Amino acid sequence: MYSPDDAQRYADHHTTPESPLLARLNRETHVQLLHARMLSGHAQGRLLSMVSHMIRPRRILELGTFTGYSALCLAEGMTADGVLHTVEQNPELETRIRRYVQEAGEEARIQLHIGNARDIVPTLAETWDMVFIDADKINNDTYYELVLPQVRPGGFLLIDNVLWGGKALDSYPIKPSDKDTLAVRAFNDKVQADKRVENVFLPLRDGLFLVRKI
Ligand SMILES: C[S@@+](CC[C@H](N)C(=O)[O-])C[C@H]1O[C@@H](n2cnc3c(N)ncnc32)[C@H](O)[C@@H]1O
Repeated sequence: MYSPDDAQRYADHHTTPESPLLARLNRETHVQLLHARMLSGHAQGRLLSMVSHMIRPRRILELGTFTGYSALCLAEGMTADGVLHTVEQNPELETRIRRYVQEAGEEARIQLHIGNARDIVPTLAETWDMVFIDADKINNDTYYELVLPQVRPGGFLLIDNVLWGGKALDSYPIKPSDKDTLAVRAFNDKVQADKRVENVFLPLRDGLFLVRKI
């Protein structure tokens, strides 16, 4: 009997494999870190790379670097003179991120900022072609409103984990105290009603919002 898991496995087997470097970072993250499933992983990583190749951005902003996997994927599609700014609040991740960015030969094009996205973003005087929001989900709306004015008309935002393990669906029973899920639901509904953007909700992995600023 056909199942969504079978479909995902089939899709993975028909998606270009990760580079050896990304495969090593993926493995190392899973072996050495807690919450390794936060890492985008093979299929989503290839999608981020593919979308970036389609857009050919010169300026990318990422909120939530973790071990740097998605930053390396997004950087693949940037123009040669492109720069990706990525913000991570956990200083314990810095050494590993910088090591992999260096191994990828991307030190000149990937700029890591250690700190809270809310503090860092206003200091970056850039116009973004592409933004990947993948930090603390309860603050999706804060980051969205913070960055949207800095996104060029026709630019793109991608927001991760918008299915939130299925809890985003109104039919999923949650506790009234589950503030994260309530925030994810409210944010998703807001984007759907937002006349400033067009959006497509992809049920890939944990859900990925593709948003284009009009
Ligand atoms: C889901 S993980 C990011 C995964 C990564 N983008 C990837 O796909 O491999 C979320 C990361 O956001 C970081 N984070 C959470 N709140 C943050 C904030 N306010 N500012 C910056 N980073 C934050 C966390 O420390 C964590 O490393």
